Amino acid sequence: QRPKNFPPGPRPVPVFGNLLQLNLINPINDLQKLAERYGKVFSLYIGSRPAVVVSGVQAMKEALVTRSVEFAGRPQDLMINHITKSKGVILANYGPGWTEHRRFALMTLRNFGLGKHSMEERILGETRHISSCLEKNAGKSMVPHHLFSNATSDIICSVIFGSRYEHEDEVFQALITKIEELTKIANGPWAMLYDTLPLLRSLPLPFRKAFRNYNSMREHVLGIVNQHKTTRIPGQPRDLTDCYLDELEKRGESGSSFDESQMVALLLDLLLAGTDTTSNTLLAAFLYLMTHQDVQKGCQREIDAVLGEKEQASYEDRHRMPYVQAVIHEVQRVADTVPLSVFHATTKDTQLMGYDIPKGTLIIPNLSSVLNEESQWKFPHDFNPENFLNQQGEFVKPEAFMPFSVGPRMCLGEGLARMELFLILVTLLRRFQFVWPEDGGVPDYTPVFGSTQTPKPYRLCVRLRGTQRG
Ligand code: HEM
Repeated sequence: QRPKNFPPGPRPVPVFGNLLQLNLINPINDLQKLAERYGKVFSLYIGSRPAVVVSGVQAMKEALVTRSVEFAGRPQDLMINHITKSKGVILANYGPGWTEHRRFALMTLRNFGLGKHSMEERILGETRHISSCLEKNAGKSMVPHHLFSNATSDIICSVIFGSRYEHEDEVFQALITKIEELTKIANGPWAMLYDTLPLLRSLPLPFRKAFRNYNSMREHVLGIVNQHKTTRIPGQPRDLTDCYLDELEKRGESGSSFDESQMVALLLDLLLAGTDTTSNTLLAAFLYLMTHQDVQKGCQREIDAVLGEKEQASYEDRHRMPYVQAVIHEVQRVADTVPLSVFHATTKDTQLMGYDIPKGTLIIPNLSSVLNEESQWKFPHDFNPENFLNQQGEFVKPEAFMPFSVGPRMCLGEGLARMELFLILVTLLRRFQFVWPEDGGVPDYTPVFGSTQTPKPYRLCVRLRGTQRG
């Protein structure tokens, strides 16, 4: 029985709730159909736990913006909370610990953008590595997956740890493998069973590996932190780790939420959240650009005209590139990289679109439904940059563009991600022509579902353009 005035939804069965009625490999279509049947705010049972699914721009804004604080919590009793002890930012519940760490991370990312080793230089430096790898493969086809994930993890590593890692570095590769394994388990059926059937939790089942992996990731990061302690000069931070150590000293025993275990969790959060999201968006970008040559050529015309003889692109150039901006936003819309956001939870008894929702209810923001909402887009089901251009050819951003979510919990890496997407895409499109390989088969745009979606594996064929810059 649903509580009185709780959002409606399909009838659950004992133990599993509504899980058996969803295609768990990719539930997006099922969630869409349920929203058509029960409305933009409906409920589901995940095991015995009620969850409210929010779809469409209107309900999303009411929940995450108008009633921001009431919807800014995170669920606290899922497997992933037990693994991370809800430390750091991503999974921390709404409260002073989350506020302080979010503010610290945002401020530090911003400061590095303005400082001597500015974010732009870091990104352009990393793009040169991608360029030289593509150059070696000019005229051939290649699998681009690791090229982009190595670049985005290097960028975030250089911000948080001060150094990029050689891609062949064994310790670094082991860390990346552990992150990938952990994400797979946390998104998979064992995590679902752990969350649904608490009786199983103490048994030695495969989800134990996720706990072991997290602990060894922690050890690895702790090693880096300890190295920093021996080489740092207080007050002269080289990276986010140094900034945190400065902050720890400054705050002393003042009862703030800053401590070493929070620092390690924050560093892991940034590494986890900052790698696959951006690299999967880049993969989607090249999939669409290779198969829409007119769009690719449109970008190159604008890039060539705006950059002219300039040595390299700068982030400021985006203001003179409305078409490129529209293409990047359209890529983000169709890439739908984080389709169900990160789950939220209500922090107090509240209401949404006239329904009553008790404190502590799991909230699933279906961002995918907003990015594809028929009433919000000129071409909801096509890849078409016109979705972001007005009649004068100026760039416009509809309010339904929310791949980073909205409200107080919205992605804290948005600024970094947007800078990466712009600089990497502009630099590479200036230098290379990307072509769908002859033996590439029929392009398949259906993404592989996950907490972070990715295009199906594909090969990319690259040719040098006339210009040698970038
Ligand atoms: C295209 C790239 C990216 C996309 C699409 C994306 C999307 C998202 C989304 C949808 C959320 C959930 C927001 C919510 O709960 O309402 C999120 C949270 C978060 N993202 Fe990103 N993200 C991207 C890149 C990054 C990068 C580069 C970083 C690292 C600097 C990052 C760090 C975070 C963190 C720390 C959170 C948790 C925020 C909180 O709970 O307060 N993200 N992101």
